[in-house]
Amino acid sequence: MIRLEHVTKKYDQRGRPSVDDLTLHVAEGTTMALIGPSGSGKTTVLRMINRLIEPSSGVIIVDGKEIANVDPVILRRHIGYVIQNVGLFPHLTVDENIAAVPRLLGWDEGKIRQRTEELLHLVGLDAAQIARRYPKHLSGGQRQRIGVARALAADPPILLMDEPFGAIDPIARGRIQNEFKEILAHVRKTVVIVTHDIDEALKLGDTIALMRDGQVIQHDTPNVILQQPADTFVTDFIGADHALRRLELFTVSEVMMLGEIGNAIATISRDATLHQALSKMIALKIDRVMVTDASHVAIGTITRDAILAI
Ligand SMILES: Nc1ncnc2c1ncn2[C@@H]1O[C@H](COP(=O)(O)OP(=O)(O)OP(=O)(O)O)[C@@H](O)[C@H]1O
Repeated sequence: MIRLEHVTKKYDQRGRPSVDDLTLHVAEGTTMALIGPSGSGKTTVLRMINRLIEPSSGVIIVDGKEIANVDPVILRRHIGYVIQNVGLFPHLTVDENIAAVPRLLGWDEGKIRQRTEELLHLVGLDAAQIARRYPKHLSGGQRQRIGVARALAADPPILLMDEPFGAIDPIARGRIQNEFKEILAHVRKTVVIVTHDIDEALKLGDTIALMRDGQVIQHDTPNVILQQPADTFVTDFIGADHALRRLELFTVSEVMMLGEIGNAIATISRDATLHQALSKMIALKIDRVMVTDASHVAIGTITRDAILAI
């Protein structure tokens, strides 16, 4: 759990605060995406949580403890940190990079080796192929995965990520976002992820906090942000197609009528999004499709009206 209470950060005593009386709560085991224009204070918020930056005033509580009273080195051992371009140690191999924090913590070598292999597998890399390479011999996407593996190495309860996938090309980024979501489903962490990308925020965030001028304008679930944007700033930020984006948050199985197998002329998987279902209906000029399960067996129907009613 992370809680900020009336936190202000002024880099310059005479200037405007970069973070302005901010109160924010990230519930245990959830992911909050922090999004907003350049200079709105996102990175400052993130770095105050692991004490790379000290607030000018206010209180930050991590796992029930006020962090001003926790030794920063001890605090950071409980907080994984992933940044853009990763910051891997160039003179260490992949496995040595991942092992850095466990070694600091005095783990024995057998346990470290086992953990390194497990993490490489978790982030979708082949240990036999990659463990002994140096960072400069990896692709950008591979480096980013190693960055995530390294942050998870000592199993910290909290993960802070500053535009972790920003430097990766859009196709690889989509894939790595999906994989990261999958990883989070297995390892329960409290995560704050800073991003410029609304699609990334919608995909990864259990909640999204939109920042402007050092303040949070709205902090809600993706569904509420898309359905009830707090003001025109939020509306502009989420884009004109926000009604359609909302349909990406739900799957067919959540809206379909189970057991009702009519004579629809097309089928769709129950795991497809409502956006995909509606696209199919529009393309085929029909108002219902048959829903199938993983074995392609028809299990029900979904109608255009049910989608539009959501
Ligand atoms: N070390 C510093 N000294 C002085 N001002 C700073 C410092 N770091 C950040 N700022 C200022 O604080 C404000 C917020 O910066 P911050 O990096 O937190 O924003 P951001 O939302 O993360 O931006 P971006 O999306 O561009 O990374 C900006 O006006 C920035 O110029």
